[in-house]
Amino acid sequence: MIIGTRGSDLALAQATKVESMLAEKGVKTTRKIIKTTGDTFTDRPLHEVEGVGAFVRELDDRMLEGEVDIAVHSMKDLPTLRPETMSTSAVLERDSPCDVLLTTDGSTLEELPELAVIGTTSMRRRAQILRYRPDLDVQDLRGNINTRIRKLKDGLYDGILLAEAGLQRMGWEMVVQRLNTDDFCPSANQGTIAVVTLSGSEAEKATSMLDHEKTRIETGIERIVVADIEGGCTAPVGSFTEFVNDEELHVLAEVLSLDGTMQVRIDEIIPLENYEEHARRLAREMVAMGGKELVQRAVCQLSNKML
Ligand SMILES: NCc1[nH]cc(CCC(=O)O)c1CC(=O)O
Repeated sequence: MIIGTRGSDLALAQATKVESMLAEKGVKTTRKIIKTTGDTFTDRPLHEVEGVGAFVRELDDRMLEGEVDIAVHSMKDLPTLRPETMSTSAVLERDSPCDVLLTTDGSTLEELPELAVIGTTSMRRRAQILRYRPDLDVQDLRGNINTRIRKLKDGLYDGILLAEAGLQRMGWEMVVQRLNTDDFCPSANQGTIAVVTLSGSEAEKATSMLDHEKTRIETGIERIVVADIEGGCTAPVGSFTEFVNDEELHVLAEVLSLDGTMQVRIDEIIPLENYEEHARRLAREMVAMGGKELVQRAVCQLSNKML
């Protein structure tokens, strides 16, 4: 079976992980690297790259054309709406869902001086760090993980924000500050690898052995809760769910204004029983509290270059 993947180091590390998990189950695979729109326009801020799911669409197309059997994605990059003939055949057990702060001199978020320059392209990370430290200077930081770390080392920033899972998958052991999920609610599905196949295919059957049920439930809730307000993984929207015991889940979700001064937030323990119903109710509450308007305003502000 052919595994399709993007060519970035992070994508290759994720594909390698799935390849070795499949090899353990006796499934032989070969690899094919696919260039995507999201990889082509690395000089432009992510929100300017056309449409949501730029990293995913080309791989979907190659699969629909029969060129690849299995695609491996960071699940947080998978758009809410998926082609009907395609299946998320496996959700792997989640790695760290947290964001981390990397600084040039090892300062923590609390120790950074006023007006320290923080790099991130994510509207969510911008809003959350400004909520915590309104005096910081947040600047755009585009590029894959390697580029972003190089720009930090080049002295263009005092600190940058990244997903811890990305660093772990690259095998880099760096001194970082892990940010708590309460103040820095992660993006829906952060830290999770998804395996995609055609529905009803042999590949679907083979890869479904890798599915981790608890992670599938957690990530499913994260998606439902923000489904009605979502604007992609770069919108100022966080959604994080985790089991607190075998029967209950902690659901946290929020939308922020770009400057972090306004927020719509839910924070609730729900039962595993009927979890989808609870998640849909919470999604309606997010909308009723004005979450949609907050996202739309942030997206408008950014595209008008009001920053
Ligand atoms: N949007 C890019 C992206 N997609 C997935 C990851 C990291 C791995 C993950 O969250 O699963 C990253 C990098 C980052 O956010 O720093």
